[in-house]
Amino acid sequence: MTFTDRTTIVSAPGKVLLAGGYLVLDPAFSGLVVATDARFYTLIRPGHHSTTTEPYKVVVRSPQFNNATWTYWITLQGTTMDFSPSKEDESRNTFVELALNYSFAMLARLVPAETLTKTLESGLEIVIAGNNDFYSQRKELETRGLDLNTESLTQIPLFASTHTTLSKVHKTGLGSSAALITSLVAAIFIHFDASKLQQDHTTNTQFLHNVAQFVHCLAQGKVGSGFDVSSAVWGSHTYRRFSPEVLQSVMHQDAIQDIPALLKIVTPKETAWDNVVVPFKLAPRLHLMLADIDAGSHTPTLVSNVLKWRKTKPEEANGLWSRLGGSNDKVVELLKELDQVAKSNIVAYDRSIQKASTVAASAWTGLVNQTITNEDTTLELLVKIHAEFLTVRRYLREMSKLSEVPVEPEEQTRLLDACMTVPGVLMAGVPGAGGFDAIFCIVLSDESRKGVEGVWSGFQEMSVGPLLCQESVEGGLVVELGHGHGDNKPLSEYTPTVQRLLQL
Ligand SMILES: Nc1ncnc2c1ncn2[C@@H]1O[C@H](COP(=O)(O)OP(=O)(O)OP(=O)(O)O)[C@@H](O)[C@H]1O
Ligand SMILES: C[C@@](O)(CCOP(=O)(O)O)CC(=O)O
Repeated sequence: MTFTDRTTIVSAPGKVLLAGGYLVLDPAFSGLVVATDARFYTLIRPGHHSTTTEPYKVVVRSPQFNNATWTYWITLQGTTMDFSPSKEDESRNTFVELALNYSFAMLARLVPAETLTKTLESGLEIVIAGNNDFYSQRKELETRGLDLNTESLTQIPLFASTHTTLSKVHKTGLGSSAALITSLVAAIFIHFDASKLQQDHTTNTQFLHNVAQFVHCLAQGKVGSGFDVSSAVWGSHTYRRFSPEVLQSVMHQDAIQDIPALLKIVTPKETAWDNVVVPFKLAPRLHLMLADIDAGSHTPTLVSNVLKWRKTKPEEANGLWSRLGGSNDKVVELLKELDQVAKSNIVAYDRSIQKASTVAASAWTGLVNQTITNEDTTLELLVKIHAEFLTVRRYLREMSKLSEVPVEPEEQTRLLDACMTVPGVLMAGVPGAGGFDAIFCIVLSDESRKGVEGVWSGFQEMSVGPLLCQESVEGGLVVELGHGHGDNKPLSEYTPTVQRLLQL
């Protein structure tokens, strides 16, 4: 057996909700979610358990958290499966536990018993690791005596220790739990050859999405909008949520008692899910930058307060919802138009982007007027996108004021405005639920990127921690290893990330 025989590695991206926070909870509105090239990885391989008799041992490890380990025991009983966490574990991991329990219970109904026993016979080892960007690296930088900047971050090795526990870690808002659950569920189904049981590729992917969405909702104890799991599966897109009623009947711990009923709900040809996913791609030369602010807001509190206000002042809120929804849609439409313009004449497009990247967005109108023919579509679109996104921000500040919830707090406004003075910054905003958690910028050149980094490192009011990731090029779920994906190659032929994962 070679090093990679019977090893599966699946990854799923992190996310940034650029537009549509709060609104996306309502199926009448949609949100723009961009997947990041920071990814979460699940590796599954045979364990070292010598006994081939039941119960089978499944060990899950998280090397970034002092090698936190959770052990589970599995016994097969016909089409059912008994699953129990080890009593000796210091702590439980609800997200991981629910993903395993439900995935294995479904597998017991979906795949032949021989496949299950053969795959489980020496137990399983599961390794979970997220790109460094998912967790604040402040402690690691401090340990190395490095300043908080991009240059220092590039010196940290892959999957660095967080120097803390899962319950205390400072997360950066990229959606670690959604990317984790999605990669874990998909890796299990792929490892047991059960990821192709639906009619075709599209329904297989929708099935994995439905299972991940269910597990994530159950672990979070509520049915959220689900855009994070959706982008972990499909990458960047405009997202319209599924009706929460689809999952209502299984949102309790007893759902494990009736797996056939659950399978009916997650199987696309039995239950029609009404989520709408329209793929999205940033136009060429537009790049996403992210920073985590070390002042953290508690997202569930922000959400519950905004929704409380919407309930008490429906007229006020609904008016704002439709104006903001309209503006969000307009931003998406204009960004798509820009991508089309790039496709139709990339040379002219590149020239205009180059021009725009040397001045601040507020001066772009002047550039349009200077063009000889007055018909530079790229510049005109940049001007419109910039203006429309400022409108989005104005509505978010109106929401903050009316609901008394700091969606775009004044400190963030000052930081975003400072970013917007840098030449070649198309937009700067608070992602998702907003608050003090994070900011994003869309920039047109490396020079603009450096300018923004300068603003961040010099900002005195708050500690702004740059992330290294940008928009994803790979999209959603990726099978990095396993089932015909380059098995048996020498270790040196794998990507550095896969090599590192195999050694964790
Ligand atoms: N590396 C990991 N190993 C094991 N479990 C993890 C890991 N990272 C995250 N988790 C699981 O995800 C949970 C965190 O989920 P939670 O919903 O609180 O965060 P989140 O909203 O996804 O955070 P963020 O968007 O900031 O990344 C942890 O309690 C743990 O169960
Ligand atoms: C406020 C909300 O719309 C977005 C929250 O996004 P984030 O976790 O802040 O990226 C909630 C949701 O969509 O589930």
